[in-house]
Amino acid sequence: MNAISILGVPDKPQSLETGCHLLIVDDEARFRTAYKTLLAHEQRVIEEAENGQEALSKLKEGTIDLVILDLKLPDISGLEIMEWLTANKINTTVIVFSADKSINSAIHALRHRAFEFLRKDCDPDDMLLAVERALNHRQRDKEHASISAQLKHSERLHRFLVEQSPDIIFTLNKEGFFTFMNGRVYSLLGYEADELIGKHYSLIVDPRDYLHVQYAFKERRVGLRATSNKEVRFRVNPVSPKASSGSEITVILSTQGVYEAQDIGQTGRFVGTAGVARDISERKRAEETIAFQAFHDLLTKLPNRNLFMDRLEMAIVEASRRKEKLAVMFFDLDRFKLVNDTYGHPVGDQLLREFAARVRKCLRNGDTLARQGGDEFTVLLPSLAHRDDIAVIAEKIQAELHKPFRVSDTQFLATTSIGVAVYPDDATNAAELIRCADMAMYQVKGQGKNGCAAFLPHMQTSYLNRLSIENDLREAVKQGNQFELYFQPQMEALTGNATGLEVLIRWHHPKEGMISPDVFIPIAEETGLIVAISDWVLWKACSHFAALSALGFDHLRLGINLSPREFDRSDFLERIQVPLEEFGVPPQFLDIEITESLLMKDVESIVARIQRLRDTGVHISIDDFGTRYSSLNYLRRFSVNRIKIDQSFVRDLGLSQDSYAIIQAIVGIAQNFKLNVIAEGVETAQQLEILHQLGCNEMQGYFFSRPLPFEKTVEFLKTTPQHALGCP
Ligand SMILES: Nc1nc2c(ncn2[C@@H]2O[C@@H]3COP(=O)(O)O[C@H]4[C@@H](O)[C@H](n5cnc6c(=O)[nH]c(N)nc65)O[C@@H]4COP(=O)(O)O[C@H]3[C@H]2O)c(=O)[nH]1
Repeated sequence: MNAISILGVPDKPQSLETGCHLLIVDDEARFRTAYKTLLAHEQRVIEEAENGQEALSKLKEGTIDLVILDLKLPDISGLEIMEWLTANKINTTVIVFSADKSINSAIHALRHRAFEFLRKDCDPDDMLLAVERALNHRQRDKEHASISAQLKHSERLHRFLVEQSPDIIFTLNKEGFFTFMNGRVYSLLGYEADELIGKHYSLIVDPRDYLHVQYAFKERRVGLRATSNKEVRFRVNPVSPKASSGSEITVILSTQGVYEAQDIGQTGRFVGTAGVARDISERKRAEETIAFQAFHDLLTKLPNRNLFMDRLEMAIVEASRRKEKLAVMFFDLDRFKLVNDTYGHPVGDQLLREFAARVRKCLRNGDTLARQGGDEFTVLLPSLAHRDDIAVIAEKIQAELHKPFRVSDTQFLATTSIGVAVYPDDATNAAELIRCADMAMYQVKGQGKNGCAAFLPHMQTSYLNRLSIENDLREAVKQGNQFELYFQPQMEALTGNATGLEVLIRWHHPKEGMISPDVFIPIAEETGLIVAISDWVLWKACSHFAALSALGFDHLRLGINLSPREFDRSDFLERIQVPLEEFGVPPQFLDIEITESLLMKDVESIVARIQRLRDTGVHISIDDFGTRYSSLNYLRRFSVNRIKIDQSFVRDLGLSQDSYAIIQAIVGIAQNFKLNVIAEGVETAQQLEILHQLGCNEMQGYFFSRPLPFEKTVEFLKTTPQHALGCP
């Protein structure tokens, strides 16, 4: 055989030829013609060149697939042409045919990357076969190059997709060490991808899930049986900034085995595991919140009504089995609505949170504290040795609440009304038990709040009454004739003269008789009926003032209670001024009594409204002074005229040193701020005496007179020395 094959391809190659461009380079025309004829084929274009220069100019175009090149040319040698092709990166296959028979020239040609070397006197079939091999080889090369390009493109695409993926994508070797990790791992776990290569997967798996997921990370199965959608917690790199937003993420993990590529139909050697982990932390948190929300109160994080009910039902079953007692306590924060209305909901919310935390502190682990809604809480004491234990717990809670709460730089003294019901004494099912505790709690509220009461059967009736009061109050406001004003004289202790009258509303309920304002005013405030009631009080009081003036009592101030809610109304000033003008009441004879809580609100609009009210000449007193708040800053901010010492301090005078000291301090504050001071709830001569000694001369209380209806008030006034002496 004369042909020397470089690739050792079979002698008789199968033709893959599609449209080829050939060039025959020889200085002898007879050879060119002979080979052109020999190689002629419908798929081929065959050109000729008789010297090196002509050949180069044709090759320059880069369209020649195969050149049949004589080494010996008149101008430049065939070897130089091959060097030129290499230098110019022209991809043309060269078959050298030469008259030189030496092995050296063949070696030279092959070193210059000739595809084959043929002698000029070779068998024409050898030439045919060599050309066919060269063209086939070239065709395969082209296909290979195209496949390589496609592979490169596809790899680039996959790399892009893997890097851009929102999921962590990784591969592990069969020992469980990372061999690949995409860049997403940085934003999710705070590790650089390279940092993890060569590390064991356990580095990123939360130890709590380690046993649970080790099969997934050594997964050998592929296809449908492989691990999919397994929920796993991954650990965040503890030293990365990412760790500040959480120490773990939850992912859904899918893995499958990776095997060495083998012929189709055969499985190769297991080389490791590939996996995808999708971050579902956000979804998980949302799910947990929804699940938590169903059974907890989001503000205090305490169990809610549903969970409490569930636990109570279980506790009842358990108590009945063991023949034990259990207790339910129902809590309501006294005057909480006032805090919300006065300071706004964020402060109210914070107070509820702190209240819940304090009560929780007083309970044992097995007890359940739940929020029923608003300012209502319940406690389940699941196993009760003695009924007396409840009182101990209630006292502990109340003692804890005695310490002031500090919310947004404001101190609050919170008191609570507690009702208690015991299984099986008061009720045998959960709903009934809660209702009994609720009724007992209302009983405490009705009796002046801040206390604890155990359920008693008669409470059933008063509870039902309370519910109907709201409806009856609406009716009373509509009709207007069930209310009456009473007046309690305010006296100058030294002279016994009346200086003013506190106006106190009474409600004559058609069936229940007289209902105390302590009972219906809070309901009126809750329902908004207070606005209509206050209007009625203002008009009626002004008309009584006119009547009193006509009788010669034209020097008496009228003290009127206004609920804090009314200060929020935009027509607040007109509502006060109109009745004053209508009945010719000089504004300085109207004394609006407001609670400290309103002044503490310190909202610009309230400040402005109170100031405008003062500008009209109306007087302002602070009612129940000293009972709730310790800050006195507001006294500087508001130009009030008087402070009223709360009756709780007066009541304790002579009994407690504390009250004495408090009243002494209040009188001192009043003098400091140049304010008038009046003590309410004076019932005894001893109290009068001490108050007098402390520098408080204006007083009000049963010692002088109870609140009286209008006619009786006139009679009383007529007995005062001032009037008796004939000086109104
Ligand atoms: N134990 C004792 N009590 C005394 C003595 N002197 C007076 N009191 C009572 O103490 C309460 C004083 O009124 P308050 O602190 O403003 O407390 C008032 C006030 O906050 C509210 N209120 C009464 N009338 C109105 C009104 O027209 N509008 C508003 N918004 N609230 C009113 O209802 C509360 C209760 O009013 P009342 O039942 O009339 O109760 C009155 C009065 O009867 C005493 O020496 N000893």
